[in-house]
Amino acid sequence: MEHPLIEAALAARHAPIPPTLRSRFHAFHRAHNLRFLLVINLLGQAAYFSYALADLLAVPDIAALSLATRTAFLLLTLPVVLLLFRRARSMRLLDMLLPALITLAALIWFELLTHSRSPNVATYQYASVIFIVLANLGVRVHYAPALFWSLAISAATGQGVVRLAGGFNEATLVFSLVYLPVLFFSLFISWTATHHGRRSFLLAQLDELTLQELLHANGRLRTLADTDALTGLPNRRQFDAEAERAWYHARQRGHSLALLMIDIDHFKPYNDHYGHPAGDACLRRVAGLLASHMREGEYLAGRWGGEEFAVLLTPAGPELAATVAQRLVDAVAQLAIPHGHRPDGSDVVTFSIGGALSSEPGVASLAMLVERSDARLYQAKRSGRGRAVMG
Ligand SMILES: Nc1nc2c(ncn2[C@@H]2O[C@H](COP(=O)(O)OP(=O)(O)OP(=O)(O)O)[C@@H](O)[C@H]2O)c(=O)[nH]1
Repeated sequence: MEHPLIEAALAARHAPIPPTLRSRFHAFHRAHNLRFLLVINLLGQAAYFSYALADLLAVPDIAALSLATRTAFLLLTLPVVLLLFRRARSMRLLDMLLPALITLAALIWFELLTHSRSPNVATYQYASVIFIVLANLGVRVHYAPALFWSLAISAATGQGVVRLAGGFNEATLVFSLVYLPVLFFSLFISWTATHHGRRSFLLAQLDELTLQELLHANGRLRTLADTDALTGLPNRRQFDAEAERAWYHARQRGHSLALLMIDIDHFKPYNDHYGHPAGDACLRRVAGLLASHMREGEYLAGRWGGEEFAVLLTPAGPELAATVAQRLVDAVAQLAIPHGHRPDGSDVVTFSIGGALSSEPGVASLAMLVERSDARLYQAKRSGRGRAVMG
């Protein structure tokens, strides 16, 4: 659902952030830009303070006043900056902190210059273009407030220049011709940065969604690959993998596991008389019965193939294996699925079980455990069906 929304935003010229993604957008920028904003604020503070030295050389008559003013500015605003970066949640506020402080700094600096009688003032005032550049360099999140503060800085600069020039004259015109390209250049920088910020957020969201979809599809594929479509039980592939794992753990921990091979009795005549769909339904009921007797992490039932199932019990000794096997044999009979075409006189579906334990002598591998269980299943069939033979 978010996919088309994000793609549409990316295709739009200004890459607008959809309202539903705004809080995520701010969290994203907090994660990516908070440090940058803090550093550029501190650099701005350091630069503003260090210009006391330039004042000393260019406008020495107000050097002491400049140093005192800049020190006061630093002492008053630096704690506020640090506090806001520690406490404030709003990225809009932190994004605009530097431009706002620069507006104040510009007002103060021009006020200082008006107190100087130095002949350098006329040229030195050009250094004020640093204000508009620095203010826009730091913007990362919102362009509209950046534009607002740029106009505020330009107004502070403009009134200062006009005051120093004693009104609108050639000097102010020359300053404007120098200042305006710098202003447009600076606005272009902040526009590009905020646009890039929105695009990188939207692209990151798209990547995240695509990854989620892939993981989901992967999960579904794995489930499909591991599950028997008819019964919903783990299929042979999955059961084999689980059995391998259980065998390995049993060996490592020194405990025994049991394997029960289960085969529905006289299923061919059932299929022949009731039809294949009824045979499928019967397989599903038997599978459901097995699943209902399993215990998470201890017993695992799987479809071995055809009308054969397998159950793994881990850990399991001979008593537990025999008890579970008998319980299953009784339970399937109690389901009382009619089977009126058995050649042996019984009239419900039953199954036979052959079981073996990994701790039995001569069982040195999983394949041997399967072989032994299979042999006992054959015995169960030969000795009358509907029973469990456990050795
Ligand atoms: N409906 C259905 N039948 C299946 C499926 N898989 C295997 N079968 C049937 O299961 C029957 C297995 O029959 P046999 O192996 O001859 O054995 P049986 O009749 O069960 O006899 P015993 O095992 O000796 O008791 C065959 O008729 C298969 O077609 C399945 O997925 N659906």
